[in-house]
Amino acid sequence: MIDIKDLRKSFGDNHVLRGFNMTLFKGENLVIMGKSGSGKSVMIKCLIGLMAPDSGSINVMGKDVTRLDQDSLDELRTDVGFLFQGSALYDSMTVRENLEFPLRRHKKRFEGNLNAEKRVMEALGNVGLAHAVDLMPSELSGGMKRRVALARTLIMQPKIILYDEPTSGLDPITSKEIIELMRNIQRKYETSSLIITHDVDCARVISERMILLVDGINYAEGTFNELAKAKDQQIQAFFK
Ligand SMILES: Nc1ncnc2c1ncn2[C@@H]1O[C@H](COP(=O)(O)OP(=O)(O)OP(=O)(O)O)[C@@H](O)[C@H]1O
Repeated sequence: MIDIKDLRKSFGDNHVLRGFNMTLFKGENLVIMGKSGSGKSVMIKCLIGLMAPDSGSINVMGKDVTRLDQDSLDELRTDVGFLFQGSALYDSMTVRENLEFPLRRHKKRFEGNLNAEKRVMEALGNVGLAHAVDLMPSELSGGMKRRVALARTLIMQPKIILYDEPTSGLDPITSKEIIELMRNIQRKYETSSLIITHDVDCARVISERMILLVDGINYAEGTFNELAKAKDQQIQAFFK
């Protein structure tokens, strides 16, 4: 689904990505862990064409992101859903309106079969929040907001979902619920997921494979158990 080769990006003397490689296979949950400032956001921005890398190739579902024009990039982005750290709901819109917004914006994708109400209710049902359809974001808890944001991502039926710190700021029980939802969604829709997280519990539960980003490269790769057992100190630091 995604293939990144020898990705390099510097800002002056700050060499953030120094030859990063990554492959995301169809239907898998790949977790990327890296310290704060290690370049995770820069990598994601390059991946979705918001930032141009200095060199390297980024292939998303057969298309070279670094060579696409704006229209082709927009089209590709409808296949890629994001769940950002803050839930980023529109505060002045109800839950229903928040979900309808991306649908109407990309209605071409549904080829005359928009059926907004049905899609909104199905997406909310998937996250267990059908009853909250007429609430305002201010009336939702942090965990509920995160779930609505997930529903808003799902409603576009993306083939890939990028999660940026999906459990940050949530208590352990709510985090578990969100992780469980991510797993269910992955099973039901067979989406491929790239998950950026500092949360070791999240990584343990959700990852089929992990990449540790250190000094701008994929320093180590493997399953959670393989990496957690490694003797290398830089790897150990992630699991303390
Ligand atoms: N537009 C920019 N101009 C200059 N430097 C930048 C820019 N964007 C990022 N950087 C630098 O790139 C490095 C990596 O930043 P990035 O935001 O990717 O880190 P991160 O791994 O996502 O961190 P965190 O986990 O804290 O979100 C930092 O040193 C940052 O200062």
